[in-house]
Amino acid sequence: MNAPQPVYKRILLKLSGEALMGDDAFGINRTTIERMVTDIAEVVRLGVEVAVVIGGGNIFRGVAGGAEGMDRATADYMGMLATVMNSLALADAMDRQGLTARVMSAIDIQQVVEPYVRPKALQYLEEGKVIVFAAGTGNPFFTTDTAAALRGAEIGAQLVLKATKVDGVYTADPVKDPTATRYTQLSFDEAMVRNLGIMDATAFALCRDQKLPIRVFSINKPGALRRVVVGEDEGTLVYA
Ligand SMILES: Nc1ncnc2c1ncn2[C@@H]1O[C@H](COP(=O)(O)OP(=O)(O)O)[C@@H](O)[C@H]1O
Ligand SMILES: O=c1ccn([C@@H]2O[C@H](COP(=O)(O)OP(=O)(O)O)[C@@H](O)[C@H]2O)c(=O)[nH]1
Repeated sequence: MNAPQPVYKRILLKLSGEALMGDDAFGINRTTIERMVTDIAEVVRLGVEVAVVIGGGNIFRGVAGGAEGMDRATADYMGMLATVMNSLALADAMDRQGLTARVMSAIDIQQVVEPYVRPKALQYLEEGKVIVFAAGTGNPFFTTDTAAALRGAEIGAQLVLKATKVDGVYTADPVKDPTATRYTQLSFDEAMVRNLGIMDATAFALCRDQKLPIRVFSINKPGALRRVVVGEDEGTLVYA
C-alpha cells in the first residue's frame, strides 16, 4: 500500500514557547526541541512547505508575574526578544537534522537574524527551506498566536496548526476543569462566543475573516503533526 500523501501544500505551524521547556521549569529542553524538529522534518520530507511561529512563554511573557509593575509595552518587547531566542534555538536544531532553516524577525535586529520580507519568505518556502518567524507580529499587546494567524494568511498557508500542551479545544480549560470535553470541530464564531481560552480572540477573528482554518493538537503526541498533514483526524479543527 502507498504511504498517505499530504493534503496541504503549505502550512503554518505555531509552537508554544512553554512546550519547549519539556519537563524543565524554564528555558529550552534539548530532547524536546529535537523531538519537535524530527516531527517537522518528517512533513518537510513529504514535500510540505513549512513556516513556523514560535512563542516565548518559556522565557518571558509580557503579562506574566515577572513583568508585574513594568510598563506593558516594554514587557511585551522583552517577550518578543524571547521568541527570537527560541527561534534561533529551533533553527539551529533544524539545521542539525539536515533541514535548511531561515529565521525572519518582525523587529529589526539584523546582526542576529534577517528581517521579515514577505517576497523573500515566499521564495524560501518555494525552495523547500523552513522559515521560523521570530518576534511575533512586532507589536506589543499582541500574541504569537495572532502572529501565526497573520503570517499564515500572508504566506497563503492552507492551515494553521497550533501545537500545544493539550490535545485539542475543550469546552473549558481541561487543566482547570477535569469534566471538560474535547470538540472534534467547531466554528470560529462558536469559539469566540464561548470565550474558549485556547487562543486569543484577535487570532480567531483574523483566521475567521481570512477563512484560514486552525487545527489544535498535542505537541507531545509523536507523529501527530504528520497525521494532521495527511488529513487524518487529530485534535480539533476550528473552521470559518
Ligand atoms: N477551551 C480550552 N480548550 C483547550 N485548552 C484551553 C482551553 N482554555 C484554555 N486552555 C489552555 O490553553 C493552553 C494552550 O495555549 P498555549 O498558547 O499553547 O499555552 P500557553 O499560553 O501556556 O503557551 C492549554 O495548555 C490549556 O490549558
Ligand atoms: O506579536 C507579539 C507576539 C508576542 N509578544 C510578546 O511575547 C510574549 C511571548 O509570546 P506568547 O505569550 O504568545 O508565547 P507562547 O504563549 O506561545 O509561549 C507575549 O507574552 C508578549 O509579551 C508581543 O508583544 N507581540
